Amino acid sequence: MVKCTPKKQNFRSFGTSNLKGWDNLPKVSVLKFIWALRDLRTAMDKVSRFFSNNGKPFIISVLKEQLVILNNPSAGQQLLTSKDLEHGTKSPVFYSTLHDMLGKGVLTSKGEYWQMQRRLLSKGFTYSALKRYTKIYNKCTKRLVTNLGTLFAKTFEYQQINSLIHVCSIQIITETVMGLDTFKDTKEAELIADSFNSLKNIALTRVRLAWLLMWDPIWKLHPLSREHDKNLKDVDAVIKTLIARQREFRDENVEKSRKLDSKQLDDDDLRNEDDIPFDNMLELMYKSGLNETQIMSEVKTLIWAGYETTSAAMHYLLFMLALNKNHQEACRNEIDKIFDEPNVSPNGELTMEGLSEMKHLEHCFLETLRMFPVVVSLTRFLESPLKIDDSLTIPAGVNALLPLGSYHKMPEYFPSPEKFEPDRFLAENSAKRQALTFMPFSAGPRSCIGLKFAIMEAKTVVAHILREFEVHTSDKLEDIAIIPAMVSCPERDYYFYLKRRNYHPENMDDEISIN
Ligand code: HEM
Repeated sequence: MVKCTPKKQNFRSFGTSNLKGWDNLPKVSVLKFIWALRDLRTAMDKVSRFFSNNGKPFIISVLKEQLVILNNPSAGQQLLTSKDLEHGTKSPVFYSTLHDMLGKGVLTSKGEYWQMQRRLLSKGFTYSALKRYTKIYNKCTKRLVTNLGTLFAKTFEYQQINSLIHVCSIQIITETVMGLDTFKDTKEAELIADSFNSLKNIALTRVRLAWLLMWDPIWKLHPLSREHDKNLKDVDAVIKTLIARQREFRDENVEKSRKLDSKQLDDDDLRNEDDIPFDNMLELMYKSGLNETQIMSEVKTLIWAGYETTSAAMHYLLFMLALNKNHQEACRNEIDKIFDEPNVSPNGELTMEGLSEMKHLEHCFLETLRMFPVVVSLTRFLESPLKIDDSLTIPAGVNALLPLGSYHKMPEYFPSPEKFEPDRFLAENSAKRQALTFMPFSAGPRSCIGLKFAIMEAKTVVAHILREFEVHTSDKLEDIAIIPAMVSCPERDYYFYLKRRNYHPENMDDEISIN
């Protein structure tokens, strides 16, 4: 586990007299955590309870590494909103797997290189870009709805539908990022979906068998490691083919391509968002002058960061709506009005305007992310000291962990945190809450670049499902533990029954027994 941590003397540091409070922070044995993590079913709850004390940060020492837990949101806020690039470095210990997988992409890189890539990729997430993606969201979702309809036409039993949601999410991300149309490029699309699915399962096995995660030499000898490499190679091969295709297309359209020196990007470029016309993010990267290695890393990063998180969040959201029928009904009423308005949903296609009217569905989504933050914690490696307040400065050379999931469960910010209460996110209620206590997408300069993308995708998918079906589950919240993997997930997929709407609706509850 201990590797690639640069030497401390390389960092800008204060004299020890300025490291206020640091030496007095409580230290907690790592064994306590290893003990809590031995049963992954209960790990999330135990660790979360421990972190939720909202008190002074504390330190966990893991061999030579020091990990400071910023267990109150104000301390976390100091780190995330810092403009110092040396506070934005992702912790090498915790991100090494991602680094191996994605290379030097916007998620794993640091400093000025990260800043440059981030500015460039932001052009793929502007209002006008997102507006174009809505067509893709609708197209892929309609396919999902057809598949769900086929599945439940054949059975009256509860089914796991997560793999279908997963495929829809992969189709959306591969088409928006690479222009991979799953209708036309079926073979490539299937290869990508299968490879990413296997990578997800392998990652989960590594978390379950913690020793595969902690000791690299053992992992390299394990057969799963070879399977992992093979899947990555498959993904790389498809991306390379698409890059080559993009290059051909570009060569044929030279007059349209205006190469932009990414070093000259400035705020004006960001304001003038249509400066580089593009159909998908791969084309944007090409036109911006990224080389093939950079493109590989960024494409893989966007796909990896974009599909599993959103797919997991949609799975949780459907589950919460199935458990909370009053909110499902409220969302459906809202959605029906929007679908019935041809201006905002011409031909049953949800537009940006339509999606922005879905306030209750958005609040349900945010409340779901509060209860089930798919990214449960973040870590940073401090390359310069971080002042938390007048009584505490954290020295350089230390890893800092922000338990986002624990912030979301603090009753002083979220009363009755175990209850599903979407109205917490009504503007008037959010305004009363301390800033940055809710941050499923992180916050500050390194917050999620795909926040709006994810919200729009989830709303499109869930709105189409609610329009067509009533959603039921046979599972109970307390029966299924959440596994704190890189992207958290239930220990097994939830079971759902999707019933076509208007089919004897008055008898619905008699027909389906809901435990
Ligand atoms: C519900 C869905 C999502 C959640 C909860 C989520 C959450 C997060 C979080 C917590 C981070 C910070 C990670 C860190 O500091 O290590 C992050 C970063 C990132 N996310 Fe997301 N994300 C979601 C969807 C997406 C989507 C759809 C995309 C792209 C299409 C995306 C792309 C990224 C990228 C590129 C970063 C790195 C940003 C940087 O370091 O500058 N995410 N996301």
